[in-house]
Amino acid sequence: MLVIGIAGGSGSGKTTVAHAVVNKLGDENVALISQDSYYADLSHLSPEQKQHINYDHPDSFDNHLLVQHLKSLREGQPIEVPTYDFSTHSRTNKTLHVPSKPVVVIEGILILAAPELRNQMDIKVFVDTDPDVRILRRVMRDINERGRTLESVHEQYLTTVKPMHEAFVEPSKRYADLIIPEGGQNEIAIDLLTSLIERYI
Ligand SMILES: Nc1ncnc2c1ncn2[C@@H]1O[C@H](COP(=O)(O)OP(=O)(O)O)[C@@H](O)[C@H]1O
Ligand SMILES: Nc1ccn([C@@H]2O[C@H](COP(=O)(O)O)[C@@H](O)[C@H]2O)c(=O)n1
Repeated sequence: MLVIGIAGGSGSGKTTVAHAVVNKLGDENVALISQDSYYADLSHLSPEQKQHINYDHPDSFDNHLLVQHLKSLREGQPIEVPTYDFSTHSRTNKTLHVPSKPVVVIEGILILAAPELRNQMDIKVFVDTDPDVRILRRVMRDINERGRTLESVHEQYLTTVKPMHEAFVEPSKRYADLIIPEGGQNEIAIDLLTSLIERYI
């Protein structure tokens, strides 16, 4: 099994690149896992408390479960991926059944910041997009898809997203084998990445 990690700041285009890879290689060959699905379960907290959590710190994720899941996939076992609801900041009671496939793509803001995850990866990618473009995309997406207000996106960006990006996400770029500028529209980089993966499958 080949494991590809796709990291990058929020709104950089990681998910778009990951979907482009799956589309080119076929979903019979590639399992796609988002680190967002492994946000720690905070159902014991009140809605008010959940709004003020730092979701951009490495400790916000249950990486232990993600590593266990990668090991299961490597052994040919299917996994049950948690599903996460951004509008309530909670895990739902549903899971997604993911069978083992020849290639696994994991995408997430902090997957290269965690050594236990990096050690599982064969190819490490960082999607590098300017902060102004990322925040504009995030504003649109968080309001349209994640149940947020402009004020909440503004406050969260300045209090946690930006400082954590600078402290943890950006420095993790040094671990990347491949840096993709501008993400999802970079056809040449996506073709190069898929050709590289095809050599292994
Ligand atoms: N190259 C692009 N041009 C315009 N919009 C884009 C581009 N890449 C991604 N987007 C949009 O920006 C938002 C964030 O992209 P996404 O791939 O989900 O980023 P990430 O997973 O890094 O947060 C989405 O709404 C997506 O449709
Ligand atoms: N309850 C939550 C959990 C996470 N976030 C934000 O999601 C961002 C990561 O997702 P991307 O798809 O943008 O990579 C991260 O920056 C968290 O701030 C949230 O807002 N609420």
